[in-house]
Amino acid sequence: MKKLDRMQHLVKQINEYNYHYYVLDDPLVSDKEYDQLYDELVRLEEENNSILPDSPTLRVGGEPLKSFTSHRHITPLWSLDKAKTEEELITWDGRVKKLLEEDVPLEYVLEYKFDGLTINVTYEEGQLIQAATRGNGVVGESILQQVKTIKSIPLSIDYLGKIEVQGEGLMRLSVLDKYNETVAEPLKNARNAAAGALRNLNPKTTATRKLDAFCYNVGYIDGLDFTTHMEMIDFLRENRFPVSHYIKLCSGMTEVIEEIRSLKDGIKDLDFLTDGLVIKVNDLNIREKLGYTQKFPRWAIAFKFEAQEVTTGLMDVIWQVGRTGKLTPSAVLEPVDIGGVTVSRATLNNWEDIQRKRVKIGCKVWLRRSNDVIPEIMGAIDEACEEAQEVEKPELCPACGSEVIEKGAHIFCPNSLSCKPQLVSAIVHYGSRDAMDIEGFSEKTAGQLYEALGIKDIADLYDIKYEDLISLERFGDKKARNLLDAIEKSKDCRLDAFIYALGIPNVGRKTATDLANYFKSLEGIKQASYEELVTLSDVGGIVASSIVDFFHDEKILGNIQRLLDKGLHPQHEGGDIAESLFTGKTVVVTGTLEAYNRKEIKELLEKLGANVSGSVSKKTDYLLAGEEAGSKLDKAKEIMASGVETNLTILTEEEFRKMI
Ligand SMILES: NC(=O)c1ccc[n+]([C@@H]2O[C@H](COP(=O)([O-])OP(=O)(O)OC[C@H]3O[C@@H](n4cnc5c(N)ncnc54)[C@H](O)[C@@H]3O)[C@@H](O)[C@H]2O)c1
Ligand SMILES: [Zn+2]
Repeated sequence: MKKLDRMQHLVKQINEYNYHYYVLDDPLVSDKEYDQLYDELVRLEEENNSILPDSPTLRVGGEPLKSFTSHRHITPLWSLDKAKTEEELITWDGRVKKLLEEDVPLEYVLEYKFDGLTINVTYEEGQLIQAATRGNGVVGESILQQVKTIKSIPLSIDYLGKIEVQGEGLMRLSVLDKYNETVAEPLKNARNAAAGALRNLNPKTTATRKLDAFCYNVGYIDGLDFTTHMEMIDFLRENRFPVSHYIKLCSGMTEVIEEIRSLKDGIKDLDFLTDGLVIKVNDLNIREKLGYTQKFPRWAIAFKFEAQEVTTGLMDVIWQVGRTGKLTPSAVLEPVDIGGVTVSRATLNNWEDIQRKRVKIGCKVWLRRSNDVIPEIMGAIDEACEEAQEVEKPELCPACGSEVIEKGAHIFCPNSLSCKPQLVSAIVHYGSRDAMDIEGFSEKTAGQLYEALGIKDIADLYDIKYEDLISLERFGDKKARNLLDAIEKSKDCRLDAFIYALGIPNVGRKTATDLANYFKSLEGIKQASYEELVTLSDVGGIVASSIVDFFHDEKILGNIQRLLDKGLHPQHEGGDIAESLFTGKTVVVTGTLEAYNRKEIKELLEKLGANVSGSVSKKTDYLLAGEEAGSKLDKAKEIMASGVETNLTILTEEEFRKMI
């Protein structure tokens, strides 16, 4: 009886979640939490050998909204069975073979499982005449005008017979980020952003979301028979449907599993949301033999990856002071597992961000982890929450107690003279590798110098004596001498490194180099006018203003003068960088080149204005591959085949020489 109670409870709860997810496009829980409850229900139904009549396990999706015209699909649309482990896949493969009464390896295709909204598009005589949501699988909502805003969906095709094609409408993550930067209320997740846009009664609203789509199935076709899935995909390509670059044909489950292993890491670099992969039997005759359950095809299964999006409780918000005095809010979270990592901190960009996302202490928030950056809070869950406590806007600096000031969306501590975290991070930045490269300059050491030696200003570094250092904890003779040597050595520095080391707001390493190359002397940069600065290719208005303001601050000018008086001698290193095809590009070199050794090619590329990097990613522009190129070349090919947005191009040495 207890089990039945639990089943009833789960059915009610999951149906409620389904309503919020499928009908309102505004889920109350993350997929991870949802899946846990759903799996529990499936287990109880199996154990009890009974299914309640309104169980969500009997149904595909949600009921269509009455406000849309309905569309009856020519052939029904389905949900997908799912596996989370390799063992579950092997069991599934066994089940399929058993059903077929055959024990030969089956051919499977592997595709991404796009996480957006299913769309079903109908063409007749080559024209797009209908588009619908999946709805309950049999009847969906007609969203033709909305789908027409998706530029990648063809309005007409070459094939003239009646045809229904299924795909997923989605919002690219880069598009979502850009969209969220500008709107009053940011969207919490790309899946619901796409679903909400497509099921919006006003197609103009849909258009603002700049959706995209991937098609993966022909549900119905008049006058043509495909024998395999791959053939069907080729047909979709020929008719210019948007099809993912990535699709892999595997022979047998062992190969599928190997492929899954090799894909796992790359999936979070994709520019669209995926919640796993879909594995499908390639042979369409075999599919027919296998058929369907109430809810899904027996010939396909989704392999779900660990969620990159979860919900968790926000316990507190603390404010941290950075080098420029900016106060950044950091969220203290109830520890939660996300993509295999336990997370207890996340960024909230600034005060305005907290307001826009409407997060409150004591309530639940959506958390997303993309790439390997610190997880970001996407928004609050729209659910009444009793312990809700507004995040308070700081009035005093949490580090030094000064009254804070507001500049735009940000809050600053103006006490740049004695606010410890500001000074410590300024010193750490000054000594960092890309700046003055003073070895042995950790945050801890900088803190020690501040606390024990009263170093309040970068110029004070050059007054440190051996006796001072040796008296500090963890400082022996060698460490003290090394640090002093490194400080002394830094007096003879490159102009670009020095400019970067000064920590001008909004001036990163690249801009510092551009400034040094253009003005060639510290004096030149100091005198630069706004008008002249904005003529530099990567310098916009904000950066130019930051530079001008910085060099008009009396206190800063005084500090720079003090540094020069201590014997600092920033020099521009001759050799103008030529404008070339490689200027500003990120280049990776691999394998053996005929005409250059490693050092020579690096120098040449830098002279051509390239940033030379050691590892290949989607951000790489060129991979220069010599003889016997190994894993980096493989990685590059993988990235190019994966469908991520990238400019990556592979060059042979000969091609490279032609380009320079
Ligand atoms: N958070 C919530 O409250 C909540 C509520 C309901 C459902 N969900 C999530 O949705 C899942 C079940 O939803 P479902 O039945 O809509 O979808 P599903 O996970 O069963 O997958 C079926 C869908 O996958 C899509 N798909 C993407 N790429 C595909 C490809 N290459 N080939 C075939 N299909 C592809 C299709 O649109 C298809 O309709 C749950 O496991 C859960 O994670 C969450
Ligand atoms: Zn302060």
